[in-house]
Amino acid sequence: EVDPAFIQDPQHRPKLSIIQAQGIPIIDLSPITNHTVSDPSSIEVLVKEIGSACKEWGFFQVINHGVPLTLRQNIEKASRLFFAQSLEKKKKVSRDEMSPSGYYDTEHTKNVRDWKEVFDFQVKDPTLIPVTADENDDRVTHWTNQLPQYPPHFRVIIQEYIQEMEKLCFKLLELIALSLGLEAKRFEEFFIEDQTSFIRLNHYPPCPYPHLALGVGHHKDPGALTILAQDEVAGLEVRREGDQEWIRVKPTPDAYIINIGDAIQVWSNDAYESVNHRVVVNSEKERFSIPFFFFPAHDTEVKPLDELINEQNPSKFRPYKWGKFLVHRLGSNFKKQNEANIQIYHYKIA
Ligand SMILES: O=C(O)CCC(=O)C(=O)O
Ligand SMILES: [Fe+2]
Repeated sequence: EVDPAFIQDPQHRPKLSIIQAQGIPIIDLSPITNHTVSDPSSIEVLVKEIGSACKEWGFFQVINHGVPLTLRQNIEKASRLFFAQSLEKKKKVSRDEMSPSGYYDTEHTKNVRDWKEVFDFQVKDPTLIPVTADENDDRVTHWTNQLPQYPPHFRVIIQEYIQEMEKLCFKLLELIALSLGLEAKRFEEFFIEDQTSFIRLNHYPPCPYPHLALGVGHHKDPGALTILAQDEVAGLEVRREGDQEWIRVKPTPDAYIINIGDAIQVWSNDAYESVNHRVVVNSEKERFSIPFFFFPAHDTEVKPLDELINEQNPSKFRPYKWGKFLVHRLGSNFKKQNEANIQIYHYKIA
């Protein structure tokens, strides 16, 4: 029996034939990670590559990124061990509306249930966050992490990996800033003292009706950057500019998939766009992925940067407080709602 909560509207159901196309660009980060190569001209070339990838796709993969492979293998193994436990064990660290980090298997994207189970872990423990999405409510609360008993050393494994993700995010933000003609460290202030970033372990079990359901429904990531580790089972699809086709991202061993989120779109005043993506499931193989969501501090005011607006190119967005946006968004993850959830186009200046 097909559970109707998972069924996508007909226009969102995936075609199971895969489009073989020139995929998202693969970018070699050795000019910034290998100190014997770092001459200024190779960095300039790299900045140009990043700029074009952000403009044309909003997505790219990186190799020679400097993240030790063992740390990735450790977290991938821990993720498999965690999800292989009984539902009862996993539910001991269930997240809820009050403490949204932990285990969850009923997330909704665009009000349809996703065919997946997740475990979320905040980078900052505690993470400061507004109590409500109401702009007039100044109260701040905090989220704390839940730690499963199993597998052993879970905290250390996650924390070692998170440190590397943060380092890579700061490097990528520098390259993105340079590609927009900004000072390299222009974005740092939004993250350096505080942030709301988190890491997610995703498990997509085999699905008996992959033509009707999705692992994650189409969406754009709301923050600054996402660094995704996907395993060898493909499923991530990116909406291509122009013809709007869904393009499958072919797994590249030890590469990371990077995509820019809504906050960069707003900061860049639409120079770069946050791109729609989704996850297709299949009836035979389970799939694991690990996104790291790089999110600014809750009190960050997100608005087009002064350097990027002028009379010819006025600001395209009204400012919004990141934490309020996030809390508003979160409400819609927990239940099917009648209204569509908040998106950055709601802040667009017509
Ligand atoms: O699992 C994936 O490949 C991507 C997941 C994703 O887009 C998300 O969790 O935001
Ligand atoms: Fe995503």
